[in-house]
Amino acid sequence: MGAHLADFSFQQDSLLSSTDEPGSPKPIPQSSTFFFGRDNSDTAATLSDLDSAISGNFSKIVKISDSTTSSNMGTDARNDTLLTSSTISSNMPPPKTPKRVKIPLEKGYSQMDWLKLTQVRDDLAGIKGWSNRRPISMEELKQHKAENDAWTVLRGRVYNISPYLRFHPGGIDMLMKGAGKDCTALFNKYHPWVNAEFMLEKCQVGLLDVSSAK
Ligand code: HEM
Repeated sequence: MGAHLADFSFQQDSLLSSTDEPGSPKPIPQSSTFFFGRDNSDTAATLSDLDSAISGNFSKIVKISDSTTSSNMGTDARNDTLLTSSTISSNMPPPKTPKRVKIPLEKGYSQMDWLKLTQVRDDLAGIKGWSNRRPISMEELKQHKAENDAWTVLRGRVYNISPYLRFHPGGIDMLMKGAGKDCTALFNKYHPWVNAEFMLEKCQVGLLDVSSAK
């Protein structure tokens, strides 16, 4: 059972809207619903249920019945879950997402550990009280490509990904491909269903200055 915990993606379904300025990136979804991996992606837990999940008590994890929520997941993720050897026929087209390679994470670096860390550490972004909506140019972004100081852009937001590197289920090297760059295309190629806006919320250092990205 514990193995599934290292295996989950985050997905949220309601939107923050009024505080966002025009032209700013997509609002951060606010509700706290979690989908646990592709093995059991029909299960979800609220934030308050996570402690139970962490301590091995899964009885509180609820089954999602809202079809609109489920349809927010990438189709391929759903297919990954639903296809079994008995349902796969040789006439079916090959999956659209790349082959999934998961790197074994070190002890203490599961996605649940990451979630706990984001709840106890205030400044994972390392912005020391600066606004996390500061405009950041491509030039500035490019300066941050070292493992101990890695920034990336995802959907218009700039994140310090250094604290997350060892927690990334795809491995440090894969995540570092996005360092100093906009990783939105790569991110969408591998796992469009992952709710990075939620996972990396505490790592946001600013917003990409789009005029500098041209
Ligand atoms: C920038 C923020 C990113 C976050 C928060 C993130 C998060 C995640 C999560 C939660 C998973 C597990 C997915 C699952 O089990 O369904 C995962 C897997 C993976 N990620 Fe990322 N990722 C990020 C960026 C990237 C980038 C830029 C790449 C590629 C260059 C990448 C490549 C992968 C791969 C290959 C896997 C494992 C295979 C898979 O689950 O499909 N990720 N990532």
